Amino acid sequence: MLSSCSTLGFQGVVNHGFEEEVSRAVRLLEATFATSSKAQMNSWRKPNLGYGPGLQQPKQMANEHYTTLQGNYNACTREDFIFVNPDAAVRKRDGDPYYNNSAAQPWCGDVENRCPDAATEEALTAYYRAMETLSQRLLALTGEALENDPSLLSRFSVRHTTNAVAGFHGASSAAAPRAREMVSAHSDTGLLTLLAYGSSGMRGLELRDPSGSWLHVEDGSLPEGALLLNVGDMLHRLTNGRFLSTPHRVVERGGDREGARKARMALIFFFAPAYDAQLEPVVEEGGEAKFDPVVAGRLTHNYLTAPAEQRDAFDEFCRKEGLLV
Ligand SMILES: O=C(O)CCC(=O)C(=O)O
Ligand SMILES: [Fe+2]
Repeated sequence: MLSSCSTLGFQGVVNHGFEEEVSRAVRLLEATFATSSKAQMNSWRKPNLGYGPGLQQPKQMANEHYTTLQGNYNACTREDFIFVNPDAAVRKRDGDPYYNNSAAQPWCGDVENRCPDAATEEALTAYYRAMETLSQRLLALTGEALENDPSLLSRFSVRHTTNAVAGFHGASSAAAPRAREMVSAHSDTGLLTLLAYGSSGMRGLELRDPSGSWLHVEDGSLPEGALLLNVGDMLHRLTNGRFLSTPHRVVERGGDREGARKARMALIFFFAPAYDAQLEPVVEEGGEAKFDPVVAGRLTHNYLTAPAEQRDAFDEFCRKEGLLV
């Protein structure tokens, strides 16, 4: 883990024990995208305000130039289905102040999941819990790798604000004449990201290695059932730059021989801490901090795409609480 996260920032996760939960969620979502009308998809859509942009239509991202450490998402031509922590809605209804804080709109404004049917909701809940457990284990491994202390980073999984996103690029019968960017170069904003792919695999994903060249990921790069892990900006900061938050993008490089492009789906777990968690780098012995402390919420997708008044309210909350921004 130490070597792959500090040289490329991407690695496969094999034998994680959640193969069933992952493949069930992937199969159901892939079928949903393939068989549902746009009107149906929109009925399960989360509003633009609240939990992320929801189903993105081409050009919808035009005003969303939001920056990550390594790029931005100014192009993202996929449809998304977003699923949030199933506990959040329950806790919010029960009056938990963390979820009812008016400064927490970008994360907790809309925490009710909307699913196509009960089977999908059940599968996504199982998938979410599985990835939550796996992320916590990976965080413990990171603590062990850094300071021989599995609990070093465990506080960052408390009341986390993880979005699980199914990103779907529809099939096309026309051959793409030249390379077409489907998700522009960016790094992920959270701690770590776990990706599972649908039946078309991970082809199209490209990673920029530290020498600056783009590596094209081919199908078959990972064993059956493996997940792809990539380090996000927050873990990059927390490890004082030791773990790399590597720029990556999705590019279509022409269809197959007949010119058709198959649909492509990635099911992505963007593991991110509580909005009010303070991130401070763990500095190696004899080293110097390369990053200032910052409140986690400021770096998340939810904050970066929220309306200005919501961002102001959160910044004001941070000032009052003495959180660093
Ligand atoms: O679809 C993929 O392979 C990667 C998508 C991605 O990088 C992202 O959504 O952050
Ligand atoms: Fe990404």
